[in-house]
Amino acid sequence: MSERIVVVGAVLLDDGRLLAARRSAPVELAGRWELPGGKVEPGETADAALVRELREELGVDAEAGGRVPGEWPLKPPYVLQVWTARLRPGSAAPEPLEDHDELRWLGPGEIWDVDWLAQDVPAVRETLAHLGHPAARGGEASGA
Ligand SMILES: Nc1nc2c([nH]c(=O)n2[C@H]2C[C@H](O)[C@@H](COP(=O)(O)OP(=O)(O)OP(=O)(O)O)O2)c(=O)[nH]1
Repeated sequence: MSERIVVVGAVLLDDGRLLAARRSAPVELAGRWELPGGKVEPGETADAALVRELREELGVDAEAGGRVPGEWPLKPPYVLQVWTARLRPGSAAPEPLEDHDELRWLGPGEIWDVDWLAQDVPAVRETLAHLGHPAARGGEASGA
């Protein structure tokens, strides 16, 4: 039996724009875009991990919304789960403090403009479809 480690990714939406973060490390992932988040630690709940990671990585005061149904396999033993999140009133604006070197709020027509990590393409597409977001269609053929 192999252990599973959950990575939580946050869907932070602001007026229809999705926050994407460009990884700065490790070298094999640097330059690729992801949902901000990280690994759930032993004994930690997924929503608490999400809030902690967003504070550490982006310097924001966020709260978890709900988990998006589904799970996307990453390199074993990791699996990606996605949660909606929102900034609490008075939160600082997100900044790339740790693990990232750039952030972008992607409008509906821009979601597929960035080079997402491979597993994030289905995760983002299915998440946006679940949320009824206008950019849900796309991500397969890309480039268009
Ligand atoms: N955070 C995040 N990680 C992702 C996504 N997609 C994806 O393949 N990954 C991978 C990248 C990493 O190998 C792993 C998560 O590691 P991490 O470095 O973000 O987690 P962490 O902050 O807890 O890391 P650590 O330095 O404390 O070990 O999952 C995604 O959308 N968000």
